[in-house]
Amino acid sequence: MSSLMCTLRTGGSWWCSLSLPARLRTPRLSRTCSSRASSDSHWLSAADRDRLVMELQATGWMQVEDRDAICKELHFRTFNQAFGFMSRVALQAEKMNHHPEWSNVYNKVHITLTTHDCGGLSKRDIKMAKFIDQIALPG
Ligand SMILES: C[C@H](O)[C@H](O)[C@H]1CNC2=NC(N)=NC(=O)C2=N1
Repeated sequence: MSSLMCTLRTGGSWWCSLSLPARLRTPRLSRTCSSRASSDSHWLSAADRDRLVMELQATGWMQVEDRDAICKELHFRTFNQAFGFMSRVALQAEKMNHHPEWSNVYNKVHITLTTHDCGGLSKRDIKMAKFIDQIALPG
């Protein structure tokens, strides 16, 4: 959410600052991708990003405030089920060379996805989110 803050400075002049959501603050074209693990093929256009994130929001993913990232909390019946899920995601992360930021408390797993080399969401995050939904959602 953007917010405008103004302060009256000595001498009677106003100083205003506008804070924008992270994804608007880093114009896509100005972002640099390190050559290590990200190539242009992983880039998402703004339109594709918004469409794909909206689709993922339907299965419980949320946009992280102040970061170009998505997150989700998953609940399992037992710790063993949660840990087994994490093991499968870990193998997929190694296979994709794309790793989640995550934490586990008993039967709950909180996951955040973003592409560190690009400083924001890429196709890899979408692919990983869909994999996570595929193995975590019932049916
Ligand atoms: C050197 C290694 O290939 C890179 O650091 C990979 C590893 N896993 C990664 N995971 C995520 N989420 N973002 C990255 O940019 C990333 N880069």
